[in-house]
Amino acid sequence: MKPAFQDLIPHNHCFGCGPQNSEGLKLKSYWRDDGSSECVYLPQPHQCAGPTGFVNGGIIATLIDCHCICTAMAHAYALAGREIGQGQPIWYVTGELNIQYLAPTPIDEAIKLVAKVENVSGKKMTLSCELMNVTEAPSTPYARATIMAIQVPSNWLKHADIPAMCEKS
Ligand SMILES: CCCCCCCCCC(=O)SCCNC(=O)CCNC(=O)[C@H](O)C(C)(C)COP(=O)(O)OP(=O)(O)OC[C@H]1O[C@@H](n2cnc3c(N)ncnc32)[C@H](O)[C@@H]1OP(=O)(O)O
Repeated sequence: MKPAFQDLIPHNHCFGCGPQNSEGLKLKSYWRDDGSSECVYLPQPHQCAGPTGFVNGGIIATLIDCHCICTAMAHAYALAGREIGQGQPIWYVTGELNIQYLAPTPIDEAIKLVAKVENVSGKKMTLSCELMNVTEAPSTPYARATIMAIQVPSNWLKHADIPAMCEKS
C-alpha cells in the first residue's frame, strides 16, 4: 500500500491531519482508482455530540476539512508532475467550508470520507466530499460538503515559529 498523503507532506502539526501533532486525529488519506480520495476514521467515544452515540459536528468538519485540504495538496503535486512532498513545498489552506449534516453519524463504527477535486482555477481548488458508512452502502451520506482550498506561499507558515507545544518529544 502506498503511503498516506499525510505521511509525505512535511512539517504538518495540524490537529486533524498532522503526523507531528501528538494530540491530533492523525487522519490518513489515499487515492482511489477512480481519481477520488478516501479516508477511513474510527471515531473515539469522547468525540460525541450531546447524545453519546453520535459524532460531534465540529469533529466531522475537521475530518472533512483535513481530508479535502490534503487531497488538494496531493492533486497539486500531481499537476506539478512531482511526488507529494518532493521539491518546493506546495501548501493549501481552507478558504471556505460548507457542510450539510444530513443524518446523525454513529460514533461506534468506522466512517469513510470520499473527496473529489471538482475544479482548479489559479490558486483556488474546489472539492466535494461525502461522509458515509465505511461499507459505502447505498444510503444517504451522513454529511456532504464543498470546500474551497486556496494555495498559499510558504510565508503563510510564519507563525510556525511559535514553539510546537503540540509535539511531544
Ligand atoms: C499550511 C499547512 C497546511 C497543512 C494541512 C492543513 C489542513 C487543514 C486546513 C486548515 O484548517 S487551514 C486553517 C484554516 N484556514 C485559514 O486559516 C485561512 C485563513 N485565510 C487566509 O489566510 C487568507 O484569507 C487566504 C490565504 C485564504 C486568502 O488570502 P488572500 O485573499 O490574500 O489570497 P489571494 O489574494 O492570493 O487570493 C487568491 C484567490 O482566492 C480567492 N479567495 C481568497 N479567500 C477566499 C475565500 N475565503 N473563499 C473563496 N475564495 C477566496 C481570492 O478572491 C483570489 O481569487 P482570484 O484568484 O480569482 O482573484
